[in-house]
Amino acid sequence: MTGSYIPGFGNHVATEAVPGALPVGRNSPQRVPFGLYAEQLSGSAFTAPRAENKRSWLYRMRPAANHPPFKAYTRPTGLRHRPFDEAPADPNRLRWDPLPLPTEPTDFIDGLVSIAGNGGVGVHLYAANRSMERRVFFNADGELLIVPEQGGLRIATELGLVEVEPLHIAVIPRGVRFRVELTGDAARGYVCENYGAPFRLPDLGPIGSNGLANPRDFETPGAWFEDIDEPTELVQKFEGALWSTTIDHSPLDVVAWHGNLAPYRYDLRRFNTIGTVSYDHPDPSIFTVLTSPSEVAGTANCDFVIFPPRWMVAEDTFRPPWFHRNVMSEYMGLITGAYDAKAGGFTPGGGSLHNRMSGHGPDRSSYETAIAAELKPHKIDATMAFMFESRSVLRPTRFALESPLAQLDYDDCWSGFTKAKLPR
Ligand SMILES: O=C(O)Cc1cc(O)ccc1O
Ligand SMILES: [Fe+2]
Repeated sequence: MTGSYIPGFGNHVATEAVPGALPVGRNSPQRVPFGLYAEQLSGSAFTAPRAENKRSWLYRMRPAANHPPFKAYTRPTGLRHRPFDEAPADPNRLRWDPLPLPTEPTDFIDGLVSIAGNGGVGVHLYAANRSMERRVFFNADGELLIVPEQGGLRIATELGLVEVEPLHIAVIPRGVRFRVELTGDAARGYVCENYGAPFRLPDLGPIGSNGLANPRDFETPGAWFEDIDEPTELVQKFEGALWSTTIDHSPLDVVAWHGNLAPYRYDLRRFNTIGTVSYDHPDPSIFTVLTSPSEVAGTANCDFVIFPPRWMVAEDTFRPPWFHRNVMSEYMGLITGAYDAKAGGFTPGGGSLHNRMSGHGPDRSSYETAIAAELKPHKIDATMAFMFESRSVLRPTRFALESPLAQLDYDDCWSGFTKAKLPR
């Protein structure tokens, strides 16, 4: 079965999978239609300002409260949690090869491994070759931004079906229960776990009222449910640890809901990419899809930024990303194609980390190609890189530092530059 979707970002929606299931005119009537149970899911404090307030009312076949105690999850996990202090914060530029696909049966939960993080975000990878079977997950610690790189996912959530392929993203709010099914043999990708303010669209300033990721292109699922009376494992991530319990039914039994707290998906190919039509290369903030603001204006807990196909037309300009050092810390991944600052070594499924104030930019061969290029209009095509950019240092996990995926020779890509020659 495929899902139905409601267009628009962050809207208040009302949706029912069975006609008449959604109470009319009140949230909590004395008796809910069909004997459903009303439950409020709060994603913000009750008293958060209206513009920040997020909650949905769910009408379900059994209360979510109906479960035995959670016990510590016994399978090994590669997931780590803030403050990500198992290894020293590393000031080095780091880069990794893609995670290999698993050879043992591995689902989305067991296929997660953490790369880096700070107090505001966790950066994880997943590689799976199985759908989650008779188990459902939720994350009490943060919102999940899922960036598939390989393989489609059918994410069955309490609020509806979210289907994504590479070049889509999915966002699952904190606490929402979901099961990740693979639509092919294997799936791999990236996850940004956001402990901070929920992702929202960035302000557009002088760009005006249209552009970048347009609100209408975000899609929220319509109500969908399953009526399955079979034992189902419910796994949660809570303050960094996984916990598990078993209930006698599928918790994906929400028949109707209304509100503005819901998962959503977005096709990155819909991004309205804006860049220079004269000279110089704008700051990459021009490519921001979603932002999780901090309490400091313009200084994000996390920006999700993409580098989509685009025309390069700048005159008398070094067109690839320039050399720079940044107070913000940058984790980059590649969904498809090649990245214009890195001719080699950065492959789809791989990643790089350029932490606070570390010098980085084009590798030597990309630099030399760019200064020699004839500056005619050029289309950067068939590519999609992305960045999770955070105001706090992203501390690599021990796995990130010690895994054979780490490219120990990464610094070499910036060696051997010819020294500038000053006039005598
Ligand atoms: O490659 C990077 O590091 C990301 C990046 C891209 C860009 O176009 C300008 C600056 C920047 O940090
Ligand atoms: Fe950068």
